[in-house]
Amino acid sequence: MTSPTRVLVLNSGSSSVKYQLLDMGDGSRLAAGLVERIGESGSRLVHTPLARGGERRERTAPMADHTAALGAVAEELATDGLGLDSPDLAAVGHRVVHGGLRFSAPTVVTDEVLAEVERLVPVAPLHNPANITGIRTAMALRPDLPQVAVFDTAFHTTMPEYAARYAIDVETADAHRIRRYGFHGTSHAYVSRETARLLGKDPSEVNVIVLHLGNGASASAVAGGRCVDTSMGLTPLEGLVMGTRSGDVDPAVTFHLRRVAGMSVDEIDTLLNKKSGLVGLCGDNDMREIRRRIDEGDERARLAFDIYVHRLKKYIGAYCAVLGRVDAVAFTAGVGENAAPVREAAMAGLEQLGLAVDPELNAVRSGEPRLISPEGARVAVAVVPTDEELEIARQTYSLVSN
Ligand SMILES: Nc1ncnc2c1ncn2[C@@H]1O[C@H](COP(=O)(O)OP(=O)(O)O)[C@@H](O)[C@H]1O
Ligand SMILES: CC(=O)OP(=O)(O)O
Ligand SMILES: [Mg+2]
Repeated sequence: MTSPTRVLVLNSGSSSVKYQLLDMGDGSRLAAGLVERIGESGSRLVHTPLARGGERRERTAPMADHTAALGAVAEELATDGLGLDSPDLAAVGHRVVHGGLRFSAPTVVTDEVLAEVERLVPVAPLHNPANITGIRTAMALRPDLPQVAVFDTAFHTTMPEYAARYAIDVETADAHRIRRYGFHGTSHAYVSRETARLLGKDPSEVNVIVLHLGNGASASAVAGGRCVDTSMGLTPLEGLVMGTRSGDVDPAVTFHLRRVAGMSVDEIDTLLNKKSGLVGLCGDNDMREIRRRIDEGDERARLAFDIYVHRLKKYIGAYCAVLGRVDAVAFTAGVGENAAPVREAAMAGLEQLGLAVDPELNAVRSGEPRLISPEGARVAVAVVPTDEELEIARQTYSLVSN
């Protein structure tokens, strides 16, 4: 009998689940889908069977939690004869956002691993609980199958101590494991490698700044394939301006909100994580909507955009300094891949750093990795679509097939 080669990947977010079924034997994608607005009114599942040219299917039944959503995903897969009971499945790969210091590589989930992921819930409250539900649901359906955790933090464990430590009292920091962990690592790893490939180079030869701009957003400095700095910290709140998160603020803002504005710690947490960023600045977190409003002359949308881009520029400048020599800047994720005006504005005025975009190349819409810098530019500027699911499947399969 040949060994099973299929991997189901679950990428559970705070209110969504993205999933893909891949065959690592022949590299084919058999199914892909997304459940959105879990726990809100109007939950929606979109399922696309890719193997036999099947039709895209949609469900709009309410899904109260991740358990309900994953049940619906399992049903859709079963409808195509691709259910979790299939003997062709080699493993389920799970995105786990926070792995703390302990996990620097993909790991087969045991009770003990789950307990550690659970312990880290306070530092990834929007993400780790959803990841745990995904793992438990898949385990209940297929207790015999390896469940593999692929951690967002893993790629960043190579950061030097001087980039990972906050300048706070060492004993206090160590007692509470307070340090910069970084997130979106699976994407930063994949995109930095794909960028090297686009340049026709080995990852060990190039220094890349990766800008992962999705709903959550982070930047990283990758030197010769290793992460040397990243913008997220103890939690995914630090760094860039995001859809609903503030990114960097003076920590004293929180004391002020507590002491002077009389807010509770939970209220401040919600404010900074869910009511800030683009949504807090202008009421919208979708870059498409913000661009539409700007085109209509909306001043609040314009200011939100300018704040977003200003922060992005500061990190680009900082990582040019951190890396010394930069070979490429790569834009990725929903905003990075699709929003040409963000790319243009982020690169504007950075000619001294060797950075520029060619307006015609920047306007091209494509799902392929591509250069957008002018011909002969000193630094390549690229759009490199991320594929966290493929990267999770690769890491999962390489662990269980060895
Ligand atoms: N065509 C587009 N133009 C501009 N922005 C877009 C476009 N498509 C998606 N986006 C942005 O991408 C975001 C989602 O990015 P994504 O990487 O899917 O995020 P996440 O994985 O965090 O849910 C949306 O909120 C929106 O701001
Ligand atoms: C870690 C993180 O911010 O993830 P996401 O962008 O999926 O919210
Ligand atoms: Mg994402």
